[in-house]
Amino acid sequence: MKIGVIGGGAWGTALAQVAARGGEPVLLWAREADVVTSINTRRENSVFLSGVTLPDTIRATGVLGDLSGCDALLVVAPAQHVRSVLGEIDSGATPLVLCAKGIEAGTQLLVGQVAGQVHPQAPIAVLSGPTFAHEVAAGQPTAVTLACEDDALGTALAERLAGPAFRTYASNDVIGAEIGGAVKNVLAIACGVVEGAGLGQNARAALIARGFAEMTRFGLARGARAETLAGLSGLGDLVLTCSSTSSRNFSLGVGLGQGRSASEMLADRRTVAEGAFTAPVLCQAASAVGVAMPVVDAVCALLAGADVREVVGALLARPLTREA
Ligand SMILES: NC(=O)C1=CN([C@@H]2O[C@H](COP(=O)(O)OP(=O)(O)OC[C@H]3O[C@@H](n4cnc5c(N)ncnc54)[C@H](OP(=O)(O)O)[C@@H]3O)[C@@H](O)[C@H]2O)C=CC1
Ligand SMILES: O=C(CO)COP(=O)(O)O
Repeated sequence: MKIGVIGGGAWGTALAQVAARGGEPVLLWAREADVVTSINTRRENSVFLSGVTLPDTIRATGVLGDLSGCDALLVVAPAQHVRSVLGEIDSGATPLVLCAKGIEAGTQLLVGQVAGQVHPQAPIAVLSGPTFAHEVAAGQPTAVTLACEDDALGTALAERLAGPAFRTYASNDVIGAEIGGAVKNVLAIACGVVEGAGLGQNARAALIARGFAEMTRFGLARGARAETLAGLSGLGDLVLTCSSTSSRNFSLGVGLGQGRSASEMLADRRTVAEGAFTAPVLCQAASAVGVAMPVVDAVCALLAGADVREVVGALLARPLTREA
């Protein structure tokens, strides 16, 4: 199975390396010429994953049409760009494996649903889980959910991508696998705020637990299965991203907690902090299905410039309720 990768960021590059481990050729599309040149001439993505030597079997291209001979495409462009990038490729019925984590602004669709709209004939799969790109690239043990409604295709993809240190667990809950990854990015911002504002480890643990309750309520309302949300792509990724400054979302939250503005921090970055884009659309999507997500609402307020102490005070002052 020849794998193509759409997206030359840290995760697209690390996944290309995963797919190339058995010695098979992998073609990676990157939007920017400096990424293509860096991979093809220096065997390194010095822009987004510096210090990792890539095998000769990975070739980069700036032409999306070059991916048309691939048997499956890993879609690793940031969530808000998935529609436009997929709209430029004529991949017919080639399976699409969505690896971005987010909800599209405007439509409130998960990226797998966006891909299904753009390429209705393509089988859709989702790869998600606790996966910092630099650890995967270093060959450190990692486990992911590979979800696909077609069990045979899901198993084939899971087997194709699995490696000695990259364990894939098959599932057919595509929506559940996507919701965990999208929601945890927003909750990681909240945990970063706790760190940046020095609010303590009790508060962070409480946010992880209450955030997971929000993820579960929202996920169930959107058709996810509870066991998927409690698995690698949900709780697993929530715990990872809420506890490490390696997370771009967590570090954005740290800055917010220290009183910096979101727009100032996002303007300084070439890398993506998906939670900043998912948060406002998640607030709307939650309200559309009648689900309360107070932690997510608080993150939206903070991203819009609200004062940290006031937002935390308001969260704590809500009427006492039963734990559910
Ligand atoms: N990094 C990680 O550890 C993980 C990331 N993910 C997810 O993978 C997705 C990609 O993240 P990641 O690889 O880290 O990204 P990076 O932050 O490393 O890089 C940014 C990426 O965004 C691309 N990009 C920026 N603007 C556009 C645009 N207008 N159209 C298309 N592409 C654009 C860049 O393309 P170009 O190369 O051309 O500059 C580059 O590939 C995100 O949804 C993220 O949540 C999931 C798991 C782990
Ligand atoms: O999704 C990730 C780990 O699973 C990466 O998290 P960040 O995007 O917050 O760095």
